[in-house]
Amino acid sequence: MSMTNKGPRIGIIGAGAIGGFYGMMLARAGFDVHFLFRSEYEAVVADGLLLKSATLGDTHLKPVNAYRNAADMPPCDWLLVAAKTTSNAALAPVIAQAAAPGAKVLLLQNGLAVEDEMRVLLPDSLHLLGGLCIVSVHREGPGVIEHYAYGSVNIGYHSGPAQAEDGGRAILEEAGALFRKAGLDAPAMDDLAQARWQKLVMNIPFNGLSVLLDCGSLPLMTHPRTRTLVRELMEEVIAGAAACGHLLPDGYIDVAWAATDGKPDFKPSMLLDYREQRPLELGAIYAAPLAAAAKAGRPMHKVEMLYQTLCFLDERNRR
Ligand SMILES: NC(=O)C1=CN([C@@H]2O[C@H](COP(=O)(O)OP(=O)(O)OC[C@H]3O[C@@H](n4cnc5c(N)ncnc54)[C@H](OP(=O)(O)O)[C@@H]3O)[C@@H](O)[C@H]2O)C=CC1
Ligand SMILES: CC(C)(CO)C(=O)C(=O)O
Repeated sequence: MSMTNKGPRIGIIGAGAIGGFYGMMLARAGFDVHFLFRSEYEAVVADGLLLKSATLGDTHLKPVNAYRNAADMPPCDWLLVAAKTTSNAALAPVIAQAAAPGAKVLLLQNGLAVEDEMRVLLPDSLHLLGGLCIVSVHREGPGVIEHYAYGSVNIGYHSGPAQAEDGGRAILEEAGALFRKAGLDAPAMDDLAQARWQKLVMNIPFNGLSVLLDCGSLPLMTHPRTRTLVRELMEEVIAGAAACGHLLPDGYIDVAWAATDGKPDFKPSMLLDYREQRPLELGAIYAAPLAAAAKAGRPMHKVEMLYQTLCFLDERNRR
C-alpha cells in the first residue's frame, strides 16, 4: 500500500460535481487526494477548486494535485470514480493505470449493474465497490462546486480479492472510516444491487421527468398530474426491484417521497447533462433496470415509455 503520512492515497477519476465534492471533503480532512481532470484542468491549475456549501462551509483548495493524464498520477490506494457511467468503458484503462497494487475502486455513480460492466474491464487484483451518493451537488463553473443538500454515501463491496476472505467487510469499514473522518456518513450495504435499486426509486422519476418536462423537482412535486406520475413511477420501480429479489424496506416510498415533497427545488444531474448537450445516463438508469425487471417477469411499462422518449430526446440533443 502506498500509504503517505496522510493515510491512504486517494485518486479522483472524473472530478466534476460528485468527484470534486467528495475529493474536496477528503482533502480538507487531511487526506492526500489527487484529481484527474479533463476540460477543467487549466482552470483548476490556475484558480484551484472551490466548494460552496451553506451547511458544510466554503472551502478553497489551492494548489490542487491536478492531472490531465493518469500516467502522471502517483499510484493510488483508493480510486473514486465519479465520471458519468457513459464514460466507464473508456475510463477502465485509466483506472488500472492510476491504481496501486490491490487498490480499491469505488464507483460513485447512479444506475444498475455498473460494477458488472466495469469488472470485466479491470484486473482481477483490484477490489471493486459501488457507492450511492445521497447528495445534491452541481458544477457551477470550472473548478467551482455548489453543494445544496445531504452528503452520505451507501457503499457495498462488489467483487475482488476480498470476496473469498470476509466478503469485503474490512474494506467497507475502511471506506466508512475515510468518509466519517471527512464528516460524512457512509453506511456499509450488504446487498449492493438492493442499494442501487433503492436509489433508482429517486432517479427514475426525477432524472427522466426533469428532462422531458424541462424543470427541477419543485414543479414536478407541485403539479397534481406530475405528482401522481412521480408516485406511480416510484411504485413501479419498487415492484420491479421486488421481482428481482430486492424487497425494499417497508414504507420506503414514503422516505423517498418525503426527501423531495415540500423541499427546495433541485435539478437532477440528467437535466444538467441535457442542458449541456452531454450524453444522458440512459443505459445505467433506465435500460439496465428495465431489462432486469422484464427478465424477472415484471415489466415496468411506465418506465419503458419514459425511457423511449428520453432516447429520442438524447439522440436529437447530443453535440
Ligand atoms: N450531481 C449530483 O447531485 C449527483 C450525481 N450522481 C451520479 O454521480 C455520477 C457523477 O455525476 P456528476 O458528478 O453530477 O457529473 P459531472 O458531469 O459533474 O462530472 C463528471 C466528471 O467526469 C469527467 N470525465 C468524464 N469523462 C472523463 C475522462 N475520460 N477523463 C477524465 N475525466 C472525465 C468530466 O469532465 P468534463 O468536464 O471534461 O466533462 C466531469 O468533470 C453520475 O453517475 C451521477 O448520476 C449521484 C448523486 C447525485
Ligand atoms: C439528486 C438526485 C438524487 C436526483 O434524482 C440524483 O441522484 C441526481 O441528480 O442524479
